[in-house]
Amino acid sequence: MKAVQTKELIKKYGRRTALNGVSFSIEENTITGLAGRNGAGKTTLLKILTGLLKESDGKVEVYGNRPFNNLQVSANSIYIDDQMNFPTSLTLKEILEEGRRFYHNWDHTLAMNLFDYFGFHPKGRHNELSKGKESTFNMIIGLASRSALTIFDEPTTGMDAAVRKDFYRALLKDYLAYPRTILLSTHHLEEVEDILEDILLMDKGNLLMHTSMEDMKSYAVAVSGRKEWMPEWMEDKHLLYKEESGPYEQTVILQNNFTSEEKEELKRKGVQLSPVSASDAFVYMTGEANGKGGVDDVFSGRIDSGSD
Ligand SMILES: Nc1ncnc2c1ncn2[C@@H]1O[C@H](COP(=O)(O)OP(=O)(O)OP(=O)(O)O)[C@@H](O)[C@H]1O
Repeated sequence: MKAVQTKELIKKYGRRTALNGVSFSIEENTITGLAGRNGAGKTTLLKILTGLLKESDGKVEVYGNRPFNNLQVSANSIYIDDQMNFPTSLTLKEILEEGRRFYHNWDHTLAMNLFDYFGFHPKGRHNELSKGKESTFNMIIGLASRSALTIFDEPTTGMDAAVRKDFYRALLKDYLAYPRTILLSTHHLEEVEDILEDILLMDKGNLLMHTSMEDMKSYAVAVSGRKEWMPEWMEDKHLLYKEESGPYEQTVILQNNFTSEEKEELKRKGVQLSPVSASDAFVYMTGEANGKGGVDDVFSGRIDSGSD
């Protein structure tokens, strides 16, 4: 069964288009990452899926229901981000008690064990937690709720490296023991690539790619060598990024769809092919779309600031 299905999904904020006709579907009981640069539309998409925002146009369904204002969807989904607010009158322990009352799959033993492990004080208050501790507490709610659709929007904001590692490990362990549909947005693909099954890549309101993490890991290849060694047919390959390293040498990042004959020819000519990690491929894929080079351009005066 499809847990999530969207077709030509559009969201506009006034005249600004945040989602520009996004279509995809997610199978039930999978763990999917959502990556994209700042402003790509990730939060907008995730909030629409949990019914917190209303779509402007197109179709969106969560377990066959339109999420907006839908009690069925809100009872079976949870959205965790770093803006969560809880009544200041409640202690942390009382907030977890409330979670137990609201979420029908809630695992209170898991919640309390994680609460103790991460060293929370039962009488602590949410508004008094540090940024990283707040994210850790929110993550406990997200895991313990065991919601059929569990959404984490940049869940590790402020967490230190050790806590992030613990979180991903806890997420994977609990997901394997209690499969559910998990969507996780992140800017740190390198940290989560080993726990994700699939990945959605967004750029400027568009879905660039929806693929398995395995395919993403081999999606791109770096081709380096002297310019005159590069065969003409390489111009027909999908270029993701190009870097001149001096007057004679260059490295190009291309989509990795070379035939074995093509690879042989490159090897014969002395051209080097090297793997590109999933997170680097993502940076290359979304970087060029800016129409600018890297930040180096700022320092070499190549970006026109518009202020003469
Ligand atoms: N409430 C709002 N009113 C107007 N524009 C908004 C609003 N929320 C988001 N936007 C715009 O919609 C676009 C997508 O924003 P969104 O927050 O969904 O991106 P994001 O991928 O989650 O970004 P980030 O990684 O920075 O959190 C951006 O251009 C943003 O400025």
